Amino acid sequence: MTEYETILVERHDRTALITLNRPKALNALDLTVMAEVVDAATTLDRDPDVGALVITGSAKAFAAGADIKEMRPNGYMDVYLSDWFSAWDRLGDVRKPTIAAVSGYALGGGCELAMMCDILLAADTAVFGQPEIKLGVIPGIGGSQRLTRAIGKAKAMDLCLTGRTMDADEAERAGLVSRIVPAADLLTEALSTAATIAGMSTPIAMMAKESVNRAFETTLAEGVRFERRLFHATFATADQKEGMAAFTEKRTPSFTHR
Ligand SMILES: CC(C)=CC(=O)SCCNC(=O)CCNC(=O)[C@H](O)C(C)(C)COP(=O)(O)OP(=O)(O)OC[C@H]1O[C@@H](n2cnc3c(N)ncnc32)[C@H](O)[C@@H]1OP(=O)(O)O
Repeated sequence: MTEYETILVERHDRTALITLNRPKALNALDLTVMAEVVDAATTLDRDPDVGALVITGSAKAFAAGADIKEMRPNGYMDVYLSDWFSAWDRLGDVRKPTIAAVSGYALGGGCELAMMCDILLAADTAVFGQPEIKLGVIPGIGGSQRLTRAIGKAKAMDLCLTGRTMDADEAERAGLVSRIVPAADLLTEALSTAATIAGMSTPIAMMAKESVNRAFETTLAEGVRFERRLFHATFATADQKEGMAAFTEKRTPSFTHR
């Protein structure tokens, strides 16, 4: 795997861990971090030996946002012509399941990065927010869209317009967070969740992810039809044969990811 400057990448059994590693800047997401996270995630996504990815930060900060000092000198033409932040969209194209393990600050782009993942595990120390308005800008990595879909207009407006933060409990009650765990257990829990998912059939997990995500893009009738077609497609896989045979024979399935 490539050596990176601002992230660490570790392989575990059928899972991979990407750790943001700019501790002095509280993992502020500059253009290098963006390029490296996207490169690592897309490379791991193509790797047949990886079934799930975890993205994490430090105990103090998952990420304190996009890098304000890097953004500051830019003018409209700079950000428009370079389509600033658009590279993050490639993370949304990752087809394998992704887990954000969030401890400490997940603000602005940090919250947006966590929301781009499929499962969001929060330490009890996690703090979420979209404080861009305090800097005279608005979210730019999908925050106003994903936050609103996750927690609804009332709370999303509150967070985006006041810039206030919410703690892990509020985020879980609002539906942003899949689960809260004690900070000391966060990584173990995230890796164990990734291992559980990676132990399933990877193509079937990819189909489940694609089907859930379709709910955000289409009508209920179209979404149900899409799900039904993918469900039919699962019967073309070796893993459907194995999964149902294993249940009938009262044994653990041994998936081949085909
Ligand atoms: C514009 C779009 C689309 C997206 C964005 O994400 S904008 C950024 C949104 N995030 C924020 O506004 C949060 C900014 N950070 C803070 O408010 C604070 O750092 C804190 C509340 C998260 C933590 O405060 P604390 O006092 O514990 O730590 P600091 O001394 O403030 O920070 C340590 C160190 O990190 C640098 N830092 C923190 N956040 C960023 C950032 N987003 N961009 C660049 N640098 C950041 C901070 O400047 C300091 O470094 P120096 O001591 O070298 O100044």
